[in-house]
Amino acid sequence: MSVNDVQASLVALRSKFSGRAREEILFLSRQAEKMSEGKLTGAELSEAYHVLHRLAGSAGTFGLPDLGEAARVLEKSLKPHVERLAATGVADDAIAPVEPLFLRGIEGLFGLVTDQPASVPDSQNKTVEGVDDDSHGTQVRILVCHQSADVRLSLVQGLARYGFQCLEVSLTSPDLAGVIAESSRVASVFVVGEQQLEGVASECRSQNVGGRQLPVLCLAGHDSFEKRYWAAEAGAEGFFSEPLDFPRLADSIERLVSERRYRLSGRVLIVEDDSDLAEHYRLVLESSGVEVRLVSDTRHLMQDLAEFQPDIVLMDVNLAGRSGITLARLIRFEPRWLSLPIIYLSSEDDPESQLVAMSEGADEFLSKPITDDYLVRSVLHRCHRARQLSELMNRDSLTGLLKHALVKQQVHKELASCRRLGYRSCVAMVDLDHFKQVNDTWGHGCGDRVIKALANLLKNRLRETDVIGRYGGEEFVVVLPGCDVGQAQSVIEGIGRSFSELLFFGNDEDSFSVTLSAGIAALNDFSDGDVALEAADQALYQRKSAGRNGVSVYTVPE
Ligand SMILES: Nc1nc2c(ncn2[C@@H]2O[C@H](COP(=O)(O)OP(=O)(O)OP(=O)(O)O)[C@@H](O)[C@H]2O)c(=O)[nH]1
Repeated sequence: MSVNDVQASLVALRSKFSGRAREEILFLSRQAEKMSEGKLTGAELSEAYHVLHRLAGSAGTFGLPDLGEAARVLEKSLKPHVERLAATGVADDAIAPVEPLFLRGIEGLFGLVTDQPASVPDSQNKTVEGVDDDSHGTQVRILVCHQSADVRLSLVQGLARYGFQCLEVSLTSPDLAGVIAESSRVASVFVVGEQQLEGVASECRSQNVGGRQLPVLCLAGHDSFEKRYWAAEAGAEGFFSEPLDFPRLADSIERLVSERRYRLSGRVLIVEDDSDLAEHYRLVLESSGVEVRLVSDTRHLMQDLAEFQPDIVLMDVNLAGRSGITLARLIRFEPRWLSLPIIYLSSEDDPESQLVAMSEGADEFLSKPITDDYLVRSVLHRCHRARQLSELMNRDSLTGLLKHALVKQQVHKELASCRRLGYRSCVAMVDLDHFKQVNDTWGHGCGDRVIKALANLLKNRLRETDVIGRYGGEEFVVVLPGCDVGQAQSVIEGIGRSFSELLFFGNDEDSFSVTLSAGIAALNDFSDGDVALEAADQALYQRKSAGRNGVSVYTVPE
């Protein structure tokens, strides 16, 4: 949806809300009249209270904050009576007039439903634009800016081995600002010489919108504390000197890109019975790059959770006929959702009541009405935190790849899916050659850098739909959906070739390279994921015995 379409939809929702608010106030004024005549029943009083509660929570979001405030004051004046009625349980009898000024207050609400402006004001509309960052499968763009043509060439060639797409830019390009603006929409990182650092960093800073500033890595002629301090002060997010350590540079790029991706994206499940309000939240969040699913029927909540796998849930506390608090407790029945952050959306502003509600299974409270800007920022922040935590649990800390148990699960899942749907998929077991020698010769820290380099290469060269996991120390598993063994073999062989061309620095002077071996099995040949993994492992073993540095395919015995 284009920015203009989103804007038009938000304006349409606002004007729809104004119409609805007028109808609701008309309803309230009839109830208030009945009350002053002593004809209002307890059930009707409760209904009026809920209508006021809804108005108080939503009017601000639709650009009518005064209406929201006034409704909140009236809602609070009814609250003790509604609570007393709930305790005594008398719903059908007429109740005594509760507030002499109530009728006048309700009538005052009419004047607060002003005609809606033709566009959403800037302060409401200040959202962060979406970023199509995705380092795994989508190419990461490196903007190379350096005074030396030789260094530029070596950067472009060295980084291309990792699958990074390089674009040479010059500080004097008239379109530098345009390149930066355009690159903010894809996963991009600047690698610049020290002479270009200040100019590029300041241009990136001036174009920073909502935390989208492009990261800049500095490539200096030599290394010293003073030089590093100067680079940090100028705004660099990483420092490298010549001779360039490509594996370390690639690792920094990968880290920066994935951090940015987590910061600027998220998946939110919204449970809100006011469909206009839910639609408003959806439009605002989606236009900021957040994926949203609205739960239209709470009976399907668990199915929605399983299908959508959100980072967080935004849950209205008072839903028609159901309680958000009870739903939060119900979600926690399933152990897999115990750590899922649930955030209540409510017009409840009493901290004591908020605390009571939170003790029932949710993590936080967002008080309605919420401005668009606040909604986007708080949702992105919470999604980022949730992803960080889930990364810690599911991902290997050295490489950021899936841990052993999770990658095994993915093998089982893919096997079931390709057998059911009749397409071909493969699993590959990839292992570094003579890695013990690397550790013994260059030290464990250097060995770790080699492991990370292979992880980064796999992330950049494989498709987004491929699954990559660290299976053991220097052993990786890759699942390649939709690939036959021939295609899988040529992909892994290509990665093996690129990997063998990487130069690692054991110390300042000496460099070395490492090769890899791999075994591939066609998942469709097996009915069990573990057996498929064993077959890939056997093929790997064959490759090791046949001299390493290559890929073998498992052949099913006749
Ligand atoms: N640096 C580092 N080394 C690790 C890590 N995990 C395992 N290793 C080392 O990886 C080495 C694996 O050695 P071996 O299983 O003998 O295999 P290899 O030397 O690669 O020999 P081949 O596989 O037969 O080519 C051992 O020295 C482990 O200590 C890690 O996280 N970091």
